[in-house]
Amino acid sequence: MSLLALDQVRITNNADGRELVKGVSFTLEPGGVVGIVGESGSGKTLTCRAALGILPEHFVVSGGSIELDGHDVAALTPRQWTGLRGSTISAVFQDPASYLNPSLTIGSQIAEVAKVKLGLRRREAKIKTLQLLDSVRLPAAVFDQYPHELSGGMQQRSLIAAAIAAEPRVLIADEATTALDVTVQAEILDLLAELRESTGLALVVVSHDLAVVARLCEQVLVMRSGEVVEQGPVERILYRPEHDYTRLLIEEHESYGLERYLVAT
Ligand SMILES: Nc1ncnc2c1ncn2[C@@H]1O[C@H](COP(=O)(O)OP(=O)(O)OP(=O)(O)O)[C@@H](O)[C@H]1O
Repeated sequence: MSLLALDQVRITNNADGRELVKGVSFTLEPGGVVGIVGESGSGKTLTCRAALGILPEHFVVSGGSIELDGHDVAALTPRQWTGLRGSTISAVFQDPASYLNPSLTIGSQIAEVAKVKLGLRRREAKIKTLQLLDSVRLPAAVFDQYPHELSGGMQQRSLIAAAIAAEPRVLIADEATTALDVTVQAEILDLLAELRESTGLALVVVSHDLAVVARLCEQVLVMRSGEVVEQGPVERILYRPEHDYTRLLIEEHESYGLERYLVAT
């Protein structure tokens, strides 16, 4: 059984009747990585939000099905969703600063997730948080620091620590490295790859940047205007693209060389 399975998912904005996602399918196994690439507005984020049960108001899954760890998500009550979110599926997004509370220390924000989701007491939650900081390669001193004292890359590492605090099996990284400079971007992508290897975490990596997706993913979906124009193993998509739009995405990177796509092996 797949951890996450989307089958012909369609998403409609009921406020105006527009269908914005028109049939997305993929499956994710434990430790697997699926990438979704495409231009702004192509439906990548809505697809992820549907899998997280957090579609914006008026938006509905109007076709197909989503199964999360064996549950048909359409049948979940809000209470069941709350139970699964964080502990089965979790996410990190672009612009880490906006997800951190500026008036609370990093440690207390991560520890709060451990307390609420794992039912840990204060002392246990602190120990767990220090372990999490270590696993995202942040020094223990970050525990007592405030968000504004950290760089963008460190803020994103803190959010990854919070996102994995309740030991989810799937992590969605939606443009999680977009706001960061290229070196830090690569460090965060390597961190996600490490977490995947050490914990079996499955990843959905969303980016408008094919290089980001290619660095981590085995399977790639190329989306345009709500449709999947091409889907397959990353090497096939990179070296033998079948769709003109995919070729265009690849050409955008030509000046950097194709090797930028692939992790140094
Ligand atoms: N809250 C919302 N209200 C109205 N329209 C929305 C909302 N969220 C998304 N949309 C529309 O849905 C379509 C798909 O958006 P989505 O955010 O999924 O695209 P995306 O591929 O993730 O793009 P980006 O990279 O810019 O986030 C777009 O046309 C967008 O305008």
